[in-house]
Amino acid sequence: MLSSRSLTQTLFRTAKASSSRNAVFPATRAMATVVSDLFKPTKYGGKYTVTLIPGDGIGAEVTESVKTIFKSGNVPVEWEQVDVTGVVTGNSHPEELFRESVNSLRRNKVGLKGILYTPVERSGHQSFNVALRQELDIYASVVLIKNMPGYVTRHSNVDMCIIRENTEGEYSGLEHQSVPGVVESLKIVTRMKSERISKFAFSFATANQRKKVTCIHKANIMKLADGLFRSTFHEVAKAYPRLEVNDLIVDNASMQAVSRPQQFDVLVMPNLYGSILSNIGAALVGGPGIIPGCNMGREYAVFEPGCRHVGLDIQGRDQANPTALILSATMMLRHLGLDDHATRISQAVYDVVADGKVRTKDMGGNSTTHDFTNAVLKQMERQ
Ligand SMILES: NC(=O)C1=CN([C@@H]2O[C@H](COP(=O)(O)OP(=O)(O)OC[C@H]3O[C@@H](n4cnc5c(N)ncnc54)[C@H](O)[C@@H]3O)[C@@H](O)[C@H]2O)C=CC1
Ligand SMILES: O=C(O)CCC(=O)C(=O)O
Repeated sequence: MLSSRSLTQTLFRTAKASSSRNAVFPATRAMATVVSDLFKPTKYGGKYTVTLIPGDGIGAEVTESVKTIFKSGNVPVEWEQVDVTGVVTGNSHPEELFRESVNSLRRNKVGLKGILYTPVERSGHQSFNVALRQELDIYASVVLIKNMPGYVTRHSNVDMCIIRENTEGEYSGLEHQSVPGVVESLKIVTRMKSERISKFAFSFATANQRKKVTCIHKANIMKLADGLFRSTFHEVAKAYPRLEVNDLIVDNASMQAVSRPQQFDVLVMPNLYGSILSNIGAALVGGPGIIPGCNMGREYAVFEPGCRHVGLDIQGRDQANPTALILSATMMLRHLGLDDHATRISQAVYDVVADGKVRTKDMGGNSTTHDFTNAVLKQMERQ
């Protein structure tokens, strides 16, 4: 099960420990069930207030699924919903709602998010997804790639965790046209951010009893940028002698991922490689509809589907697979210390998938988003 090994309640402590200089995470598994001092989510009247950003495309439908499940399971979470969108029409001013969503997250410290559309054609339109991660410095993206019991795909025994630097690299957004026909696009790699994401990966591996951490890079070509990422990784690795360590060039890693994914455990990498390998990983175990993820920083945590797909093509058709968002939401519950609720919901999702009678189109079935949600609710009642 996704929840059995990579427990997200350890993630915050990992983020905190990894950020502080010289922090070495304890060798034993750390089970911080409730986050501590610096990171206090708001709890009023016994409920947590969580910022909810449904996002574009299939966001509204999969969010409705999570809301229904939480309500029926009496989960003590109050949503503060902000309908920010990246779809710009006429005179709309999406920046105002974007600011509202950032302010809400600053207040509540925890969020659940769908994906915001970023038009490829519109120049000057900043990605709200990226801006949010940069503004809140939620620097570590964690994506869990694991087979779901009972759902047979090309590969079995896949269990890897992709840890991706979320705030710099190829996503710096620094591009300009020097002269017509010549564009420079800057990839930023800093020692500080390479060090903290490496520490996060090692801390995460230690806390979750993983065995190996692999650094993914392209240091044969980007000798300075990826060279710095790679050498910093190996420097940090010295503090974790119990873990096996190696590094791989991203092209080779992509090939290895599709031919022999079982060799991977925890992988750490710059931003763009993380996006590509998360998508490859998703395809290995069942697609973007089932992969959960989160973005962690020292102060904030935002949970969102690991592959970050908008799904505009199936918007409004009741076709989307809500599993990725539901499982991201259960990661959030663990982060809040609500483990019983998390286990009840995630177990119901696994049971429905394993049973195989109710599956959405992406998983080879013809059930709707509503059918799947109802099946999860029924399964929760049976437990
Ligand atoms: N286009 C955009 O605005 C954004 C793109 N991205 C990045 O670009 C990559 C590609 O994005 P797009 O081309 O927009 O992909 P997309 O949103 O078109 O998704 C690709 C395919 O997967 C299907 N799919 C995704 N989630 C699903 C679900 N839950 N249930 C059933 N089917 C599902 C979609 O219907 C679509 O056919 C993403 O992996 C992401 O990393 C990230 C954020 C925004
Ligand atoms: O296109 C975007 O808005 C952001 C892209 C993103 O989140 C990703 O590629 O992982």
